[in-house]
Amino acid sequence: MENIVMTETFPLSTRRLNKTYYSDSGETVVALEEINLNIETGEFVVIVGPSGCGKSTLLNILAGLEPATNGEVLAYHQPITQPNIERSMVFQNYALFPWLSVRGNVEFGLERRGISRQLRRKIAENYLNLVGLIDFADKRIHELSGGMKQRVAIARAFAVDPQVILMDEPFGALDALTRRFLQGELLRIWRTDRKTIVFITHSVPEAIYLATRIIVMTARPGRIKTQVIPNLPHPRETTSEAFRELEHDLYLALDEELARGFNFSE
Ligand SMILES: Nc1ncnc2c1ncn2[C@@H]1O[C@H](COP(=O)(O)OP(=O)(O)OP(=O)(O)O)[C@@H](O)[C@H]1O
Repeated sequence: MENIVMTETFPLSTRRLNKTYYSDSGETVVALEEINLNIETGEFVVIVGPSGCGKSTLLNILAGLEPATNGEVLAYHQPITQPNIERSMVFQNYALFPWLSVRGNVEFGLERRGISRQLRRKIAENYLNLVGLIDFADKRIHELSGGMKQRVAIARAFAVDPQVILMDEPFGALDALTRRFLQGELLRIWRTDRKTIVFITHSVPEAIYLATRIIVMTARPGRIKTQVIPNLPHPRETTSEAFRELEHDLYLALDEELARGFNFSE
């Protein structure tokens, strides 16, 4: 009888990923070192780490927006060499198309997928409903608040039905109330669609509130310091003892890295 070897396929994985920047002035910045990651389908992975530790660099490499210096970066075993519609990005500054309506923004990627006009409209309306913006479908982007713009960006990212959604501090520019509201919205949509999400934040409570796995990075050069799987059911009660304990542990880990980052004698 033949031996059947099952190899797991991950929507995203990296092997010994390193990234070094060489500036024009001859300075070398090692941004990422030995990043080994396997991200499974349906995970909500949140990355936290000190400023400048390489979080955005890692996300950009996973998106195919910039190359790794060494190592492998794979999507379902295939090397990631350029951006792909299967990996939607959501940025802090929304990055919407100002010349298109709200609906036009959400439909944009669907057109690239070759979906008919009628179906595009239906899909866009479904996601605009999900983010509570159906009544704003024909508005222009400049007519929206920051929170509404980010809801359009979320609808646009989910609507194309990508394999993965990469989010770089998507709620970083929003006020605390809007941020809290959108965290809940995002969780609700993620639970419905079960997309694989990789999400960067500076906020420890946000990480605990959202993640199925939290990756803590070291100060530069960014390595994976530790990974935590919050054993708390959604929706997470931010005032619960378990939440507070995890928050405390994560702050300790991050404080250690902040102190290391500021120790220039190292
Ligand atoms: N294009 C570039 N050229 C040279 N150095 C760069 C470039 N992009 C990033 N870096 C450096 O690489 C390191 C990692 O940057 P990155 O933006 O990925 O960090 P980050 O963790 O996302 O930071 P923050 O939390 O402050 O947004 C930083 O030291 C940064 O200065």
